[in-house]
Amino acid sequence: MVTSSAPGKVYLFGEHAVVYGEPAVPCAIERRARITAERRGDDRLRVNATDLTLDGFTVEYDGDATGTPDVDVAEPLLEEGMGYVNEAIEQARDAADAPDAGFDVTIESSIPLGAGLGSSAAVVTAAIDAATRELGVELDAAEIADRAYHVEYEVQDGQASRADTFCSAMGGAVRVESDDCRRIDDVPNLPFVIGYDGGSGDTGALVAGVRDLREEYDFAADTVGAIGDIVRQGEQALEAGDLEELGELMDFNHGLLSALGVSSRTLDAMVWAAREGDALGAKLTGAGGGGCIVALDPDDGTETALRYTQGCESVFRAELDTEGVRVES
Ligand SMILES: Nc1ncnc2c1ncn2[C@@H]1O[C@H](COP(=O)(O)OP(=O)(O)OP(=O)(O)O)[C@@H](O)[C@H]1O
Ligand SMILES: C[C@@](O)(CCO)CC(=O)[O-]
Ligand SMILES: [Mg+2]
Repeated sequence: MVTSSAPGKVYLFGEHAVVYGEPAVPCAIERRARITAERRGDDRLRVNATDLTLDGFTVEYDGDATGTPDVDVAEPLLEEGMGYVNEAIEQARDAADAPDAGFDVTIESSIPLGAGLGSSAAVVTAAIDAATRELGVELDAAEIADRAYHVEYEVQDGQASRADTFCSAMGGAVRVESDDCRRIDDVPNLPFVIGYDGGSGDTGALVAGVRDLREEYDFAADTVGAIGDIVRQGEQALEAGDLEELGELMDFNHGLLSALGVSSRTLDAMVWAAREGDALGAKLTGAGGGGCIVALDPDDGTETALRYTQGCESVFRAELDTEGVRVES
């Protein structure tokens, strides 16, 4: 039996645009998904994911090696919920050359689902690590990142960047531009405050919405390009440790994401509350549609403002997590 964990993330800049080859800077945060994988005597996969509810079901998933579900839940719903874990286990079987390996998998996570904090990437990354180790194979973080990317790519219908999965596998602040993925060293202390509206967005649908806009209007394509410019400027501000400029660029980045249609009423309300609470800057994080915003604020103002904001369900600070995927003792 092996337990591995991997962190979630916030985007300082660049989500969505990164899907079209612009750079992005996600940062791992100290909230993790923990996956325990135990080899079974047969080729079946049983997943116990108590955080995941589908229309009121708590999912206990029973599938054989080909992933055929054996529970009384409509298959599309189950696919949606279990696709990431299923594909991650497929990657582990492939890496260990053990196509018939069965597992009991347990998922525990402190990352809200579908809320822009990279829960899918953390679950996939930790699952690949735990299941391969259980099969006696140790992959390096770069290979786990690569395999996890292919899982997100498959499950999100061919629309995914390497950003979330690379960040979760490596930890720290990273820079991803197409296939070029690297860690950023010597980042200043980033005082992240997160506001969560309790909701979620559909990553696949939101990415598809931006793709359609980009194809329809040149100015939407230009907006995606402008997000890339913000990221390049933001990298210089990060290197200089200039938190004021980082904040200003985050505000700008939120405006452009909003123009691309991926914000929401509560995300906008939380962003404005953070600004009124004297945050250095604030933006939605991840796919959007609902879920979380991230603000930069070394003082209490943003937390206080968000606590009084209608639609904001919880507020918490997040520290940069310099560790990526790891085996738990
Ligand atoms: N604790 C968990 N247990 C089981 N599955 C999980 C868990 N957390 C996440 N998942 C899987 O990840 C999916 C959510 O991924 P999605 O990409 O939509 O959101 P996210 O990764 O949290 O946000 P974003 O991609 O915007 O950062 C869930 O529907 C589920 O399939
Ligand atoms: C919206 C997106 O850019 C980030 C989701 O966390 C999608 C992706 O990069 O795969
Ligand atoms: Mg995701």
